[in-house]
Amino acid sequence: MIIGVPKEIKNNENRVGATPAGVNELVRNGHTVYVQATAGEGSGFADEEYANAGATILPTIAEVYAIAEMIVKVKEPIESEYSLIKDNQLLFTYFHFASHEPLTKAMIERNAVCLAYETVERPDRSLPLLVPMSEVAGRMSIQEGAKYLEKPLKGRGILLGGVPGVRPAQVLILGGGVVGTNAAKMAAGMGADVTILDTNLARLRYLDDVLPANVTTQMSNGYVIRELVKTHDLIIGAVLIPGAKAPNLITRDMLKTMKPGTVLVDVAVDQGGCIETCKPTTHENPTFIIDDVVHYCVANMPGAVPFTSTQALTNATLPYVVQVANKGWKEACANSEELKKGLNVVNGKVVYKGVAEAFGLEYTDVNTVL
Ligand SMILES: NC(=O)C1=CN([C@@H]2O[C@H](COP(=O)(O)OP(=O)(O)OC[C@H]3O[C@@H](n4cnc5c(N)ncnc54)[C@H](O)[C@@H]3O)[C@@H](O)[C@H]2O)C=CC1
Ligand SMILES: CC(=O)C(=O)O
Ligand SMILES: [Mg+2]
Repeated sequence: MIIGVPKEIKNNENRVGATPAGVNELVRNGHTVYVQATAGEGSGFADEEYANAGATILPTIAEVYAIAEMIVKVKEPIESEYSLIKDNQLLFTYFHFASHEPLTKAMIERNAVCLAYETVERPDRSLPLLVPMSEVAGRMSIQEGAKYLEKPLKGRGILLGGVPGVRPAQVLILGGGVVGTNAAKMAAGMGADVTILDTNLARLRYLDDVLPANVTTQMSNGYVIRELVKTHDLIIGAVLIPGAKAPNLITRDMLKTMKPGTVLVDVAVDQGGCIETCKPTTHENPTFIIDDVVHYCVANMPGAVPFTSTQALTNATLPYVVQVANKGWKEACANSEELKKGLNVVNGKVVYKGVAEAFGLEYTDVNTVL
């Protein structure tokens, strides 16, 4: 198969869809790989390393899209890329369709085949291609939250871990999945007083077993959230309903009940966010303030730590990319329930229920396109 790796063009997105090691693995499987010049620069990989691994370097993004049967990247295509997508071209990347109607419509119109990292799903319901970036974003959410709690950045001016004689900050985490657990570990390690909520009691039991004593677990419901937001300094949004728009757990009216300088980090913003007032922001301009509450809603958090994220991402994606390249998307998806769940939009049809429901579009059973 002919595979193309373009340079990411989303704001401050420094990751890249494949490392030189990943390219080499594809080449050793008999595939041809084209990498856009400087695509790996932000992640610490020079063009020369890709060339030594067996890739051909192309100067422009248009040339990469024009030649490739499969595009392997990180983030969803942005508007300037839409017209580069060819009829029937396979795109393997994060899409987060349910939060982005124009993207969904554009991919339908381009007749693309969209295999979404975030909905590839194992039989145990885990999301193997989301996990590594959720680990990064979960850990980062506390680093960013601690920073924006500083007074010059409009936060409350509270130190996460406190000091002897002064109480630490209170951290509230909505959702105890991968993002939430990694956030809890970091916040607890820094000495904060942490509360983590989930609707899954079995998950809360597990978290209670593995997390340290400065983390309290609590069942998630509207009543509890409304009370807890009044006292917590840093609130992390980390819920997920796979493939669907995130539920609004913190509503606009609750902001007035929070302490001035409270920081909200809505990691779930890529699925539409779980805080009503959250709108996607960029690394260039990551925060905005409503009712004295700082909102951090960067939709590609791991893009800021590309040395870590690119390697973590391709550690997880490469085996799937190789499968798809070796068999072609139809056979690979027909033979793998995991990969089949990754199909969202195929040749003009929406084949993922959560996406069709989000926009009232017609849903087509994925098996009919295989
Ligand atoms: N902004 C960014 O850069 C990034 C965003 N993400 C996003 O973070 C979100 C979370 O991802 P993961 O932790 O991997 O998902 P996950 O599936 O591991 O965890 C989600 C958790 O939310 C819980 N949940 C669902 N409804 C809830 C409710 N009403 N109250 C409390 N908990 C509830 C679930 O039971 C589950 O434990 C996703 O939207 C993901 O796309 C992930 C990586 C980077
Ligand atoms: C998961 C995701 O959206 C990201 O890593 O950017
Ligand atoms: Mg607490």
